[in-house]
Formats: sequence, C-alpha cells, structure tokens
Amino acid sequence: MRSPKDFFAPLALGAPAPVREIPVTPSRMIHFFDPGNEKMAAKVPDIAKKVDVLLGNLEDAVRADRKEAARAGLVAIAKANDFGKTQLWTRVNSLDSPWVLDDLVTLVTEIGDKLDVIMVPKVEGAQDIHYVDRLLAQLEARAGLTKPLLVHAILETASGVANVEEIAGASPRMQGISLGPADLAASRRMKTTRVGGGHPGYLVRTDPTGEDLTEGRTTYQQDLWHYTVARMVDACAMHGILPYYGPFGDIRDVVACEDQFRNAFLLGCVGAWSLHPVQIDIAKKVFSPAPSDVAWARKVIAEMGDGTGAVMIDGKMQDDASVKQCRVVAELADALAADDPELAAAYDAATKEALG
Ligand SMILES: CC(C)(COP(=O)(O)OP(=O)(O)OC[C@H]1O[C@@H](n2cnc3c(N)ncnc32)[C@H](O)[C@@H]1OP(=O)(O)O)[C@@H](O)C(=O)NCCC(=O)NCCSC(=O)C[C@](C)(O)C(=O)O
Ligand SMILES: [Mg+2]
Repeated sequence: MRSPKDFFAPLALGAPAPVREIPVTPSRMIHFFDPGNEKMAAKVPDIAKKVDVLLGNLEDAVRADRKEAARAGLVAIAKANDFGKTQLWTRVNSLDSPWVLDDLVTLVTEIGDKLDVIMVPKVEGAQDIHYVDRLLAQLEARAGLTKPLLVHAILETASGVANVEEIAGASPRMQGISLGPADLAASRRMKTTRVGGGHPGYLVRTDPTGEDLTEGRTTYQQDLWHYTVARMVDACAMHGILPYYGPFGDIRDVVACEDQFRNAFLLGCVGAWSLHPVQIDIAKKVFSPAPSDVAWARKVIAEMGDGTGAVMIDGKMQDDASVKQCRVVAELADALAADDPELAAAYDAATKEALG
C-alpha cells in the first residue's frame, strides 16, 4: 500500500502526473466493437457520432486467432479518425492471457494520445490495478504522453466483488467499474446460462390462500444483480469514480434491456454497455434523466432557496436531503444538455410547464 503522501506521484520518471479528479463527461453508453471485424469497423465513424464512448474490444468475443487483427485494427482506426468529443476506450485481454502485454505496449506507444480509458477485465484485487498502474506509467513515459491514461475495472470475479472497495481506490487512474455479469456468474458458480439480465427462476411467491398450494399465488421475479450493483455503486461513490452496468446479452429483448439499464440508473450507475447498435438508443434514453424528473428537480431547487429547512411542494416534504438528490438529477441534465440541443429543449419545455 502506497503512503497517502505518494498517491498522486507519477510511478515512472517522465510519466505525466495522475489526475486529481476523474473527468465526469457523458458516458451513458460504452459501445463495444471488434476492431478486427471489417464490417463492424466500417460502421465505427458513423456510430461515433451517436455514442458517448466507443470501445475497441480485444478480449472475450474476439477469437484467439483474431487477437492480433483486433489490436492492429484498433491502432489503424484510432490513427485514421478524430472522434471529437466521443471518447475512445479499449478493453485489453486479461492479465493472465498471452496477449495483454503486447496489447498494452502496442496501444499505449502507438495510440496512447488517442485513448482515454483502458478497461481491464477479470480484476481480482488491488494488486491487478497496481501492476497495470506501474506498467502504464512506464509506457506513458516511453511514448512521451502528457495526459495520463485512466483505468476501468470489470467486476466479474467473486474475489473482485469481495475486494471491490480496494479496487476502486487502488490508483488515481481508476475511472470507474462495470459489472461483468457473465464471468461473475461463472466465477460464483451461479446456475444461470446468460449474459446479464434476470432469470425466471429467481423469484419470490405470495403466501398460499387455501389448501391448494398452487392456486392464486403471484410470483415476482427478482433482480439477480441488485446486491452486486449496489455494492459497486457504494465502492465507486466512496472513491469518487463512476459505476456502470455492463452488457445485456439478449439483443432481441429490447424491453428487458431497458428495464435492466433503468434499475442500474436508479441505483446510481452512469451508463451501460451497448453490444449492438440497437442498444445505443436504449442506453441514451435510460441514462438521460426524464424531462419530467428534471423539471421536478429544478422546481424543488428553485423553491428550496438556500437548500435548508423543510417545505411542502405538491404535498411532498422537501428538505436538505431531497434537494441534494434533485441537484444530482439537475446537474446531470445540465451536463448532458450542454452538448445536446434536443435534450436541452425537452428539459426546458418540461421545466416551463412545471414552474407555470
Ligand atoms: C452480438 C453480435 C454477435 C450480433 O452480430 P450480428 O452480426 O449477428 O448482428 P446483426 O443484427 O446481424 O448486425 C447488423 C449489422 O450491425 C453490425 N454490428 C453488429 N454489432 C455491432 C457493433 N457492436 N458495432 C458496430 N456494428 C455492429 C453488423 O456487423 C451488421 O452489419 P451489416 O449490416 O453491414 O451486415 C454483435 O453485435 C457483436 O459481436 N457485438 C459485440 C459483442 C461483444 O463485444 N461482446 C463482448 C462484451 S460482453 C462481455 O464480454 C461479457 C463480460 C462483461 O465480460 C461479462 O459479463 O463477463
Ligand atoms: Mg467477461
């Protein structure tokens, strides 16, 4: 464990100083693509205009014999394009794989100035982040980078969940954490066979009403990921970094995808992954606060004055704590609206109506 006094010191001579605050730029959807897949890569310049984050994936979902092609494809795409405000991230191979060292060396030295965040899969504990932290500092120094790369961990092993607080605080590079429900399910020996989402067998049932135990008993499906997402959100909030729901593998089921994303949004996540173009708009809709919620938040803030005391608004008690929640929603809305005139107009129209 580094001394708190050294926490913000660069880990290699010539490496840029770590950031003190994680930049909070919109990241409602982290859009995954395989940079070695020519069809997908061809769509990337257009997709870049619609997403907050583009992520060139090198890990799972890329076949072993396509790993080098994916890495080279990402280098070529990053060199050939300027994605403007859209962030460019990558997911490198896992730290125990034969590919990760070349992933890091190649990407940082070739396109380190174009990359914002490096996502590290299957993180088990702070030791994995420390390894990446030092290596990135050495490579940044070699590449002459002036802006430090940030690190995002995937929470997808049982030990990662057990150590999530120390992972979140392991380095000033830590930008955020995403839930990885598929590997996490396998690591925990859960009996699901899907990538994220619920399971019809995970339910509670109302009590019997008579002798027949099968009659008239409503069941309610429960959220398999509630505990993990809530714990991840706390760990991230404690360390000033950002939590994300990960992938929803049933691409066809856009309805359940929206529900899963919304649960994560309400619990504190700032975004989710889009694996297919159809999931981009779902994430945009869910992770941009609804105009009616923004209008309500702005109304409470306006009526609460300096934010202290207690008042009744539309029959509901408001005080310091509710105005703080309203500020979370209103500040997020302002940040998103700053780059999105359509959203700005929707928020302003709803506010005008609410304030009368
Ligand atoms: C699901 C798949 C196979 C369906 O791919 P498809 O070709 O069958 O779908 P489609 O509907 O036929 O595609 C229509 C068009 O969109 C294109 N397309 C399709 N997807 C994309 C995309 N993402 N970005 C850009 N373009 C895309 C596709 O190439 C096609 O182009 P075309 O019209 O010219 O023929 C495909 O969408 C895909 O491979 N997506 C990415 C999958 C991925 O990255 N998985 C890894 C993340 S999840 C994970 O790792 C788990 C975790 C966290 O680690 C853990 O929980 O443990
Ligand atoms: Mg995984």
